Amino acid sequence: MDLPQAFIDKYQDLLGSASGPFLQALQEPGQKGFRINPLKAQQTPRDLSLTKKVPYGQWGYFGQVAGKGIDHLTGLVYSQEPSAQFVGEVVNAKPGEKILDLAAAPGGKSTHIASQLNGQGLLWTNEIFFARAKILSENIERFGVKNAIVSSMDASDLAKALPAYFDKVLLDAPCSGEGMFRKDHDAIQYWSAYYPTECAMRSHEILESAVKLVRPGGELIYSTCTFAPEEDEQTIAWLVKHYPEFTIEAIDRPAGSGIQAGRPEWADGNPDLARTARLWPQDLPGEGHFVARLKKAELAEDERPVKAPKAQKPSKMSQADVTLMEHFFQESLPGFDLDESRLRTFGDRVFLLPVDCPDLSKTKVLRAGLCLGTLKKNRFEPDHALALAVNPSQAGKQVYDLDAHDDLATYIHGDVINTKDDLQKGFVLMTANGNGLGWAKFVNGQLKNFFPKGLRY
Ligand SMILES: C[S@@+](CC[C@H](N)C(=O)[O-])C[C@H]1O[C@@H](n2cnc3c(N)ncnc32)[C@H](O)[C@@H]1O
Repeated sequence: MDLPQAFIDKYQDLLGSASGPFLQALQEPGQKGFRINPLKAQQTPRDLSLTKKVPYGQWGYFGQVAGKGIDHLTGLVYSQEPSAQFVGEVVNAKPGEKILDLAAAPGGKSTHIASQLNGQGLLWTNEIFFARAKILSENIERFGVKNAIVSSMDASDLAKALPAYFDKVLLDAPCSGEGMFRKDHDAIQYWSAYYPTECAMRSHEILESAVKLVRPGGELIYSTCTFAPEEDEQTIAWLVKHYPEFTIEAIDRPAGSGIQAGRPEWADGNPDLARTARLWPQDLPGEGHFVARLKKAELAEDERPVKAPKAQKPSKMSQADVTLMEHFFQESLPGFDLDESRLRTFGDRVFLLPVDCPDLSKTKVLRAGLCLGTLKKNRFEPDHALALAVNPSQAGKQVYDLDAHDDLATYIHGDVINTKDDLQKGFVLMTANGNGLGWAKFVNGQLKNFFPKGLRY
């Protein structure tokens, strides 16, 4: 790999004798990783081995996920290089918290946060570019997340809609991507000596909104996949100077993980910058990241408490539509707890809103909780998202084990399956490796295929 001379000079200057191993590491192949999804009923992958664990976090392993493999299609794994997995560990979401992932596509950190929340609380995951937000939404769907709102908004609009709303806000900033050089050689083409400064200015702009979104006493987590001090320590130095209500908190760096402290001398010398974390590719098996954790001061007693935002109202659905849905759930998902007070329609699609769903009227949302399905004329058709979010035990007898019947390839291809199984007329949950993969409709000895056309092969 040909690194720009200005890049080499810069890091020789910053790192001195340590620059040799750093520049050498960038020439070596990186290690792939993935995380297991604890939201799934069955958590042993079919094709991936769980022998080599990433040294931090509960769910991370080394190995390469096959994009069309069953572990990926059922949402049992999320491909994420090891150093990126540390960011979620620093977020450390607790079930019940309200978390915002501000720059979230394609969803590596968001799916990690969803694992930590374990269905309780709210994950608001946002991506400014709509095309990328759609990919984020698909990944949230495959992961089987029920309590996420996916939006595509500018950070300043989000700050107007939900001021001081979140317990924790993650900004995994769009950056100069020096930590991507090994994985993505195009990242080198974008790079110039001035590029980190440009990216830092964009980070400052997004942070001006991010600080408003954190509740008093809440946390802001800032991360990049670049080594550039302009975007890392210097940006955090800028932040605490302009927003003194934020203090830099220590990050626990597990012994033996190879994670290093941030470098105060590369910014304004503020010793608290040593509380940030740097992941260097010469010190650990990963591409490289920077992470900082900041706490916003609590409000003083005489300060006015922030007004609680309005809650999202459910939709008033017609009795006929509710009956259609109830019929589907009784027949095909009898074990699913359908809380009718949280149903919200968007056109003909019905969503089960997260328990803590704020008013969505000033937001641009692609997914509001779990998409249950679509109301068609005189019938309810379950959504693919529902198949990925349920535990197969909730489907009672309306389950078809594709492995046991040796029908997996037929189903993924989109073909009809003939069966003599004792199934009731109606929708059947199709499972692979113990987890939901999609729907089929059983009529006259045939399972009609509802696997999404875009996923078939
Ligand atoms: C480092 S990536 C996020 C990766 C993601 N957190 C993950 O783990 O999969 C940064 C994201 O910021 C988005 N972005 C670019 N410009 C932005 C802006 N001005 N405001 C907010 N997000 C922006 C990019 O499109 C990109 O998806």
